[in-house]
Amino acid sequence: MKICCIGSGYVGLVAGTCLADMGNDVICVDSNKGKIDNLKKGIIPIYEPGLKDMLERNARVRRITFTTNIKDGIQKSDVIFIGVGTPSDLNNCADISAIISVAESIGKYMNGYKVIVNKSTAPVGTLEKIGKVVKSFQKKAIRFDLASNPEFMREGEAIKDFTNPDRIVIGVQGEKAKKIMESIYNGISRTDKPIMFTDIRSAELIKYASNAMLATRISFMNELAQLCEKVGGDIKEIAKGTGLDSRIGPRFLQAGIGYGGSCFPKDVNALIQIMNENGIDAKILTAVNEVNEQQKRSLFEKIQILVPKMKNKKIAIWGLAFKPKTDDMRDAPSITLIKQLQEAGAQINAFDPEAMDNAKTIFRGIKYYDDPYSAVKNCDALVIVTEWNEFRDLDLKKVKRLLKCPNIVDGRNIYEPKDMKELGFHYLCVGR
Ligand SMILES: NC(=O)C1=CN([C@@H]2O[C@H](COP(=O)(O)OP(=O)(O)OC[C@H]3O[C@@H](n4cnc5c(N)ncnc54)[C@H](O)[C@@H]3O)[C@@H](O)[C@H]2O)C=CC1
Ligand SMILES: O=C(O)[C@H]1O[C@H](OP(=O)(O)OP(=O)(O)OC[C@H]2O[C@@H](n3ccc(=O)[nH]c3=O)[C@H](O)[C@@H]2O)[C@H](O)[C@@H](O)[C@@H]1O
Repeated sequence: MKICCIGSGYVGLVAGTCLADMGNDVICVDSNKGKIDNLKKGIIPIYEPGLKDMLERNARVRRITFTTNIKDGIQKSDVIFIGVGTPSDLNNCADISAIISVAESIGKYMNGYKVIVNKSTAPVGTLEKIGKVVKSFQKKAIRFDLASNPEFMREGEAIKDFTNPDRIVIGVQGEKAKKIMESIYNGISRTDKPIMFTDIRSAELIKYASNAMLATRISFMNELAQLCEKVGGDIKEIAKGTGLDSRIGPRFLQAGIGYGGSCFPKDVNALIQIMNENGIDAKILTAVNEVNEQQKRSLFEKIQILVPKMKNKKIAIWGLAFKPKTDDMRDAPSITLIKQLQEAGAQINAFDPEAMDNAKTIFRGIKYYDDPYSAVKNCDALVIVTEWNEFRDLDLKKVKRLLKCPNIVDGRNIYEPKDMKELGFHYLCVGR
């Protein structure tokens, strides 16, 4: 199949690379010339495990190519995937202007039947808008079909999630487009996990429902963690004990410093706005949001317990990315925390295995270190913000020797409070 992926960010690039690996001819289009120039040279703009190898393998045989020329991408393809960004606008609604601009180009340049597939997360009704825009920009009437194919990949696990998904959801009308979509995903849909074909509006809503449900679980556990801190009980045991109920399941029950990233915060907000626009008071999701904001700020309050006068104190931060195995800093809880610490006059020493280059474009006045030990030297406290695996097995005796004061605030519950006490740390974590 000849496929064009418009938008070569996390979703477009990973999807395009996997689709090429599955044997399709893929053209990745992006309006960012620097990104495309780099991709042509094999320089990948994001850190995503496994992506570089897979991309190189397919680029070598030209099963995947890169261009800024959207006309060329559209005209040479039978199926067009849209994977451009849909960031929050000033009212916290999803800004779909990039999708609309792509739809205009598709209408202008299409030269034969195409299936136009939206993969970007966008409000219910967006696919219909895409259809109208495409039609209105066509010079002569050319048939096309539309599909909504929301993406559920997680950063850090994106290749695995794309090639071995829990489900593939496709909202589509018409047998021809359905067959084409089926043939694209044939290689990865399995009898136990078939493609779920549904109506277009349901597909659009399944995406928001999924992210909002996961965010709700996290906020619920974070609120329970606050209760544990008042009345006792260990939130990790509570997550385990409730997660053992097969109706609940164990995943996405980890209390911490609040969810971040480019999607949960924006998608929860967008769904609240969609509900409001339709006269529904989004009580649950408004609370999910509020608990998350509170949780992001709570780490600073814990640091203050151990370091009451913050001015000119040195605080080490391990982990800046919004979660491990990514260099993505979008809406990372570290941003809220570092802002609070800097406002209180603290100096920050930071280490993250992958996100420091991106962090440098966000923060001012931070010192970055090449390894976790150098970052803690002479610091008044160490704060764990992202649970990179390498932080779990470090020499904590060495960490204690290097710190000026043996204070650790663990926002991700990676250590056992009992062990930390035995090692002589003043250790605060979340809900334990
Ligand atoms: N990041 C993730 O893991 C996931 C993201 N999504 C959704 O997928 C969509 C894309 O997200 P990301 O890939 O993270 O965004 P991104 O910001 O990494 O990539 C978007 C790309 O689109 C390009 N672009 C913007 N306007 C364009 C235009 N008119 N023509 C051509 N290229 C254009 C940008 O230059 C950028 O490279 C969003 O709606 C997001 O909510 C869904 C699932 C997972
Ligand atoms: O729409 C999207 O962009 C994607 O959003 C999330 O993926 P992602 O943002 O990459 O990362 P997650 O692993 O879901 O983590 C999101 C945030 O929740 C936090 N989290 C996660 C799990 C948990 O138990 N507790 C918790 O605090 C993480 O630390 C992180 O800040 C979803 O998991 C994907 O299915 C979806 O495709």
